Amino acid sequence: MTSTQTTPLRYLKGHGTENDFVIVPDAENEIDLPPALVARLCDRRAGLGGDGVLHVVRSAAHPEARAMAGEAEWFMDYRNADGTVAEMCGNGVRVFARYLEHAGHVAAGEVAVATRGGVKHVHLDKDGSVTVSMGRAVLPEGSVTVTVDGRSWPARNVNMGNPHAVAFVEDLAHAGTLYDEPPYEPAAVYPDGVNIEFVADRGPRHVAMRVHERGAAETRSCGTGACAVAVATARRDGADPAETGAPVTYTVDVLGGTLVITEHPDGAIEMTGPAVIVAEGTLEPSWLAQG
Ligand SMILES: N[C@H](CCC[C@H](N)C(=O)O)C(=O)O
Repeated sequence: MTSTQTTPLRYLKGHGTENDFVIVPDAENEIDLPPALVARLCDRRAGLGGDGVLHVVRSAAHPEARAMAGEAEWFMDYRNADGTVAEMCGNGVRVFARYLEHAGHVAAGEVAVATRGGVKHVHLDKDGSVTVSMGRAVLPEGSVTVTVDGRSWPARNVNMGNPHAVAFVEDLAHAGTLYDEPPYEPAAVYPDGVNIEFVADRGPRHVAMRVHERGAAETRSCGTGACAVAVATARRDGADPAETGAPVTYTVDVLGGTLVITEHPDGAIEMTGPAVIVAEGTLEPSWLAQG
């Protein structure tokens, strides 16, 4: 969206467990989305409000997705609320698939979505839930410590295409306000920043989490974060599917709802949760021109 844009531009709003997004349809990749404009779009007072932007582009029209065009027609060009680019967004890819269905681009309940974290296969179920094949977690060696209000916890380093640090706490209130990013050591472990999750037990194979998201601050939910939490918890519980030979499923309560994560013995991870299109509209040229 260039500041010289003269015609109103279409957008939609959607959310997945209240992780909310501004959706910008742009099949031919003609809309310029500089970080400052993304931040304005995500501003909850002066803009539309959102934890991020889902830029909807045909894979063949985007240099970062062209190689995936044969497998996935559409590319989720994900941007965080601060305008930074992220490799993957789990709640976002469910909402992205829901948008493709809403726009009539998806015939059956299955769709492949190209992302910077690779192609993700998505199933839109008739019951309204959406299941994403999230790929496999990578668990780099080395420990990380996160600190809040003078208390520190060891955190598990889990990569879901994007980086996560997962800390187990007695009570989610111990994560404090999460207004600011909790300090972590050694900082060098995450040269491009990190999403930090705090996890408390709720019962057998049932946890609750809060998250400070890279590029967004505390959000009501983080899909890749919930996967990182399920993977870290399975290792804590001695339920690593690669060792037990059996898939393991965790229910992960987030502030905005519940996600269900299953990890299989081959490492494949599936996430199931809701995805809602809330509204659609047009951006006023005068708002865009404010720059
Ligand atoms: N803030 C994340 C991207 C969004 C992840 C989250 N919204 C999700 O649902 O996975 C990052 O910079 O890696």
